[in-house]
Amino acid sequence: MIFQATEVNRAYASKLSDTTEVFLAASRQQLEYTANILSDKMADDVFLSDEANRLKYQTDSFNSVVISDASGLTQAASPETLNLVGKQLNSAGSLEALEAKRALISKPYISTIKNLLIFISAPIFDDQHHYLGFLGGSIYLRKPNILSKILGEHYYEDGSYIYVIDKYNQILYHPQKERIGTFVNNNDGLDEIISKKEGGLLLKNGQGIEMLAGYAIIPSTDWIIITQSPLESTLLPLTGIMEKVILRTLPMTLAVFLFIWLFARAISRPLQQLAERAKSLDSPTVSEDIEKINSWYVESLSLKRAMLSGVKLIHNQIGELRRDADTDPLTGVNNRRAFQFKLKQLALLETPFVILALDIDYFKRINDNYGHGVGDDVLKQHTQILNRFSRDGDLVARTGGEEFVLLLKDTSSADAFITAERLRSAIAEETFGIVGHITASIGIAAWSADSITIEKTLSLADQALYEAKGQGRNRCIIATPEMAS
Ligand SMILES: Nc1nc2c(ncn2[C@@H]2O[C@H](COP(=O)(O)OP(=O)(O)OP(=O)(O)O)[C@@H](O)[C@H]2O)c(=O)[nH]1
Repeated sequence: MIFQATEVNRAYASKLSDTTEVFLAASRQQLEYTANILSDKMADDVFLSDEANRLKYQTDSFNSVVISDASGLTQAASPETLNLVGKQLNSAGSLEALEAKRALISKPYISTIKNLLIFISAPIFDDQHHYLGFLGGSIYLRKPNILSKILGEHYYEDGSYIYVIDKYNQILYHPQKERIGTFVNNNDGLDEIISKKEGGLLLKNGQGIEMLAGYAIIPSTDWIIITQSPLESTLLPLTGIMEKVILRTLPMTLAVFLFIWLFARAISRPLQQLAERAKSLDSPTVSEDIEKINSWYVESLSLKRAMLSGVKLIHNQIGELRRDADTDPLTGVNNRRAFQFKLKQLALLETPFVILALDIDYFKRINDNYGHGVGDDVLKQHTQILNRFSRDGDLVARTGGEEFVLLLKDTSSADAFITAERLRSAIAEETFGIVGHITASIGIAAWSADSITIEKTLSLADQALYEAKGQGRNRCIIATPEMAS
């Protein structure tokens, strides 16, 4: 738009320059033609007066016309109201014409009768080329004149205007009449305008308003015609266009944003849910929770699958670690840790139980006599017997080297004693390879919610076992209250 407006102004300035040039050329021709006619009529006052009037009124080119003799004495003038006939002309234009004796267009100057004008003149010569005087037409710059007719009848509503300066920056035409005759200053584009013959540019005028200016020189006078329009008014339609564009595209823009937002949410949703689940990978339900997530696009599906297999791996490893942590590696039964955990569980549930604390008699001798490997085999075989005596809910544990525990749930001390005796007999009857027969001693202690603490029960079972050892081994002893003390 800026380029276009500047270009329009340039083309318009160029057109006006051509028009003004044509006018000036026509005016000069008119004057020169009449000056020729006057060469043998300088003594005919009536003829001179008629010619002055004809020039003044026939074409409207000049505000006034004068005919002077070679000494500067006015021979005829139009309009006659000027009262110049017979008077000596001493204005700048007249003196210049008298001195130059050739066709001239003067600089603007203030005339004898206080008009700011330019003076266009043609010399009058006789047949022998003797200088007889001049014929001149004035254009009153501050009054309605031919220039204002050519340049002035244009639109100014949007702040656009045209002005004309001469090569000395003096204003010859301006829509504000008071500025005619003054000099242009504070105009940052003027240097460029003066240095080129035609063009367009963005400049700040004297009031600091940004203007898009086009300019063109009038070759015969070096006057410059400048047409300019405010940048703001040029861009005003753009604001309207932008508003329309924004208003028209707003619903679409909003719809697009809404779609992007919903789409982004739909994309991020499964990722967020997966991230949330990743925080609780140890949860027993994590696999089912991950399965439920709607991974609707391929990348999130891959992520979901990767997480599921990761969770499976972790859970398997956790299970294995748990089993390892709770199991005695030699015999495969529970270790002391698992045994104690079971005790706590039963206590929490207030489930009564009986502990059979069992210790193989003289086990050291087996190791000593047959070696450690045989001792291990005995331990394993012995464990199998214990397992046979363990019902659902009961627990077999290896609590030390050759020490074991059989925990009997919901059992009375009497029943537990019977079981212990049968167990002891089973061990005694079993043949343990090259070792042959072995025996074991068993201490028995019962726990119920309303009785002693678990620690005390364990201690009593140990006491009873100690007692069984003390009484000669290969026997079962039920703990008595006295043992507690
Ligand atoms: N082979 C084998 N021996 C073990 C293991 N753990 C402990 N022992 C042995 O078991 C023996 C236990 O000996 P003691 O505590 O003196 O008991 P004991 O010889 O059975 O005598 P009493 O219990 O008094 O009848 C020690 O020699 C330990 O080295 C094991 O895992 N394998």
